Amino acid sequence: MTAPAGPVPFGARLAGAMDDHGPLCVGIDPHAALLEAWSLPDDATGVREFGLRVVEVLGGRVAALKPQVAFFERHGSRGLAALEDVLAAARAAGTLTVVDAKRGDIGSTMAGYAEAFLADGSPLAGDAVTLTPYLGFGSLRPALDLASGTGRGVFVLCLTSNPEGARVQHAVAADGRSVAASVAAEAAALNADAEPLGSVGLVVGATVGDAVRATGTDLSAVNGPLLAPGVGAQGAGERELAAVFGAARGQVLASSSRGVLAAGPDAGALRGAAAAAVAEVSAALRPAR
Ligand SMILES: O=c1ccn([C@@H]2O[C@H](COP(=O)(O)O)[C@@H](O)[C@H]2O)c(=O)[nH]1
Repeated sequence: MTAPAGPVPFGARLAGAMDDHGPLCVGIDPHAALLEAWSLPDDATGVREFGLRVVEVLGGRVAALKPQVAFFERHGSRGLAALEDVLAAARAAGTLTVVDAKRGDIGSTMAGYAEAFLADGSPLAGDAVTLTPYLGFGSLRPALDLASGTGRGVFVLCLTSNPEGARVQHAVAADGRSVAASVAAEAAALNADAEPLGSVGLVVGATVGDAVRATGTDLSAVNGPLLAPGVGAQGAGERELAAVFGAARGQVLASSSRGVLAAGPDAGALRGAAAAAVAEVSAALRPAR
């Protein structure tokens, strides 16, 4: 008798979603200014309505949605309840979610974060979560294990889109490797035999210019998805994506939040902005995987 098949891994599900919809993730970032522009109150009811509208308009049309936890957390327990509703709506729409929580802690506490964002049945679980490796990549083990067991994924910060990140991420350790290159090598080892794409992804900003080469970071070897924020409001576009990712461009899931959300609340305009962003990032990224 053959063993029952486990869950379909996140990497495979994401590869399918990018094939179907293009390599774009739209961020759900209910900034106070966007809430005002959408005529919504800056409270938990406002962020809930904002998130649900984005899911209603873009669900089933883009590869993934990425709620930014900070904008829900700032409204306390009601804000987190709003995030739960947004995640449930995306799940019902069949659209993958990346919960942008950027968690990282000592292993025993990391197990708690893993349960919150990656366990079956947790109301805050998405299909993947963003993690920070600066307490040591090994401290992420509880999240890596739970993600693997539940068919979910992680995106580990590698080269972030903000200029301040370089001071830490470009630093060279005693083994002669940059911090970013070490993080990428750890992800590559975990994704080694995955087909078509592993489930341990990295965050590499589309704004990082020459940093991939300068830090000796081998993105092509990662064999996992590369979440690329910085498209749109932070200034990156087609040219920057092609330049930053080169031969690894087929693994990239470009991410834009304000660049798309600013077109709302009109559903047609929001849909149009997302379609334009998909066209732009596809031109830069789709040639090969
Ligand atoms: O390096 C990083 C990691 C994460 N982010 C997040 O992405 C969005 C970007 O929003 P835009 O409005 O498209 O600028 C936001 O949630 C950040 O926390 C990032 O920008 N850079």
